[in-house]
Amino acid sequence: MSNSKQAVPDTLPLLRDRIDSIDSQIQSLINERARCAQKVAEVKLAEQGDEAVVFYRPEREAQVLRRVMERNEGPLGNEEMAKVFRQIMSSCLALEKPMRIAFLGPEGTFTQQAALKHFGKSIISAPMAAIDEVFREVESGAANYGVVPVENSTEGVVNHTLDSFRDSRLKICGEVEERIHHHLLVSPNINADDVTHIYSHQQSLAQCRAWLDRYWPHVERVAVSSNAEAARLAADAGRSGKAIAAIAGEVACELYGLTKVSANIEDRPDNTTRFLIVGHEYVPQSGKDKTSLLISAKNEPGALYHLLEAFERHGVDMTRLETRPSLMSRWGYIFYIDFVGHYQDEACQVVIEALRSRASEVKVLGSYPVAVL
Ligand SMILES: C=C(O[C@@H]1C=C(C(=O)O)C=C[C@H]1O)C(=O)O
Repeated sequence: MSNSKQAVPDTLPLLRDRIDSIDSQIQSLINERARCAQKVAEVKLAEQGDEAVVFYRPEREAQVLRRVMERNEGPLGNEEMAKVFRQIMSSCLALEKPMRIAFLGPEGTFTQQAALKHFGKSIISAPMAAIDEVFREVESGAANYGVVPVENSTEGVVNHTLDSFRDSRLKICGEVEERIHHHLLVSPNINADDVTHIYSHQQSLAQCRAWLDRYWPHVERVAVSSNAEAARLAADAGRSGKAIAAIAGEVACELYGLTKVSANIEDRPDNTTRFLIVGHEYVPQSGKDKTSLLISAKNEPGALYHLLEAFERHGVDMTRLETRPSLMSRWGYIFYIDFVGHYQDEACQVVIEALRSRASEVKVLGSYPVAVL
C-alpha cells in the first residue's frame, strides 16, 4: 500500500478517519484475496476434475503463515498476526469448499480448541464420542479431516490414538500444540464444600494428580470419556442439586455455565498437548516438516538398536519413540517413530529404506508441516 507508512495523525477524529480508511482498504484487499482463492478452486477443478480435487493444502497454508511471521515488523506480534491470517485463509478456503472436521468431542473439548487453532473458525464441526469414531468418520468420507490428541507433556502418549493407526489407512496431515489449563468447576448453585465426586477424563485427572491428592484427598475421582463430558455431567447434576465437580478447560466451563472453584490446577505449568490432523492424502513438502512412522520390529535380539542405528548413521534427527504391544504376536512390538524431515527428502528416503530391510513392516503414517501456531 502506497500510503501505509504515512505519519500517524494525532487527534482522535483524524485517527478514527484514518482507521476507517485503512479498514476499507483492508476489506477490499481481503475480498480480492478471496476472489483469487475462488479462482484457485476453478483452476484446480479444470485441471484435476471433480472427484480428485483437494482444496485444502496444509503445506501451502504453513508456508503462508511462516512468511507472515518472517516479514512481520510489528507492533503486532508474529503470532497475533499469524492468527489473523489463519482466519483469513480459513474464510477463503470455506468459499472454495467448507470442510467438515471430526474431533474428539463433545463440544468444548481441548481437541475442538486445537481444531479451531489449526483450521480457523470457518469449518463445520463434527464432535465424535471417541477417538476411533474420529478415524471412522474420516475413513468413511463423512468428514474431510479429523483431529485427535496424541501426547501430553505431563502424562505421555494417548494410546488409543497410536493404536488406531495400526488398522487405518489414514495419513497424518498436520500437528497442533495447545497449552492445557485445567480448572475445578461446579454448577453455580453448588457449594464446593459439598462436592462428593470429581469427574474428568483420565488424562486430565492424571495431569492434576498432585493437586487433587493435596486438596481433595477424600473425594472420589471418576474417569469419563472427556473433560467436556465431565463438565456436562456436573452441570446436569447441579440441576438436581447433586454436588459433582468437573475438571475441564475454559471452553467447557463457558459452554456449560459452570463456576470456577480453582483455576489452573494442572501440576505442571507448561502442560501442553500435541494433536494430530488425520486425512486421506500424503502432504507434499512445506520446507519444514516432520514424519511419523509405524514400525513392526522382528522379534529378535538388537531389533530396536538396529532401527535406531539407521537414524544415527544417516544424520536424521529422531524426535520421538513410543512402543506399543503388537497384537499379532505375544511380546512383539510396534514402534512409533517421529523424525525431522519429509519422507521425500533424500536422507529420509535412505533411512526409510534401511528400516525396511531391518523391520517386518514400515508404514509412513505421514509427513506434515511442523506446527506454525
Ligand atoms: C488458495 C488455495 O487453497 C486453499 C486456501 C489457501 C489460502 O487461502 O491461502 C491456501 C491453501 C489452501 O488450503 C491454494 O491452494 O493456494
